[in-house]
Amino acid sequence: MMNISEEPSSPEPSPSLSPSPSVSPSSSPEPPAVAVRATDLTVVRGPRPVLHALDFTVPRGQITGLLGPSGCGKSTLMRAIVGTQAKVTGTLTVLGHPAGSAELRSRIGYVTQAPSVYADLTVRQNLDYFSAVLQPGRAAASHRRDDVARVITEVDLTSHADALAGNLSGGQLSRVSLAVALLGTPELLVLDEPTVGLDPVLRRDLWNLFHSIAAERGATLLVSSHVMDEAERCHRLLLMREGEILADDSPDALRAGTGAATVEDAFLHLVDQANTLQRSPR
Ligand SMILES: Nc1ncnc2c1ncn2[C@@H]1O[C@H](COP(=O)(O)OP(=O)(O)OP(=O)(O)O)[C@@H](O)[C@H]1O
Repeated sequence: MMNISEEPSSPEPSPSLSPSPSVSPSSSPEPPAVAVRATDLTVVRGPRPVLHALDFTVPRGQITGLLGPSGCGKSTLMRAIVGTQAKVTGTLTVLGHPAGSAELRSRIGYVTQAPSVYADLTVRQNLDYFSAVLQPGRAAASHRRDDVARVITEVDLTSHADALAGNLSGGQLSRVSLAVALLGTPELLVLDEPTVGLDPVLRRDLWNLFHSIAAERGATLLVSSHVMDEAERCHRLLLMREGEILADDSPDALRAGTGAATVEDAFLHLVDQANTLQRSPR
């Protein structure tokens, strides 16, 4: 099982954790500096394509922000990367394997937008449960105990470890979901809007945690947000709009390239540019 903090089941065809037959395997070995590579990545949801022939890479060991307005396709892209999205075509390589491969399950941590932990279990009981699913068997018991203690410390929930999840605040619950995703020390963390609804202090604390996870263990983080000020906290950005990638660059390069003072202004500049191109006769 992937370290997955999953939302309730979607009305779409049930997602498969095995490689989608329509996603071509990568033809050449992936350089170690690349965590995710997409070529001509297209996803159809319902009756229409929602991601349109995307080409991009996500570098290893860094925080890449996936930013764009509501409905532009951020969650869909993340679902494709973790292997839970149906109707994916093109090439999508994750940590050197086709997205959805069995080898990737223990190497990816995923937190969905509507994370679910069991409200009637304590923080530690939730983590014990998910840890037992990931690493079953008596032989792994002491490893599981250490792993659970480690993630509780990492997300700074030691003082709430024995509190019922149902009695926690929104920010504390987000951190429990993150702790689930951190079990087993995954190399790639895919976090879908992890800071939504949190106050500025909690948002800052979570971003500091993301940076320490990337710096201390060299993990790759892909973090979605529609709050543009969070873009400044990322090493790299994928700016999305209507199922397309408008820019794939560092925040500094984006600002410099567009002459904008902020990433938000750079994004608006790129949107205007794309609209003008769309309108101009061929
Ligand atoms: N289950 C579904 N069936 C059909 N279409 C869907 C489904 N879920 C999402 N879509 C469509 O796919 C597109 C991309 O949705 P997605 O959830 O990936 O966007 P998002 O950028 O993550 O949005 P948000 O920031 O609001 O979460 C949207 O146009 C949405 O209407």
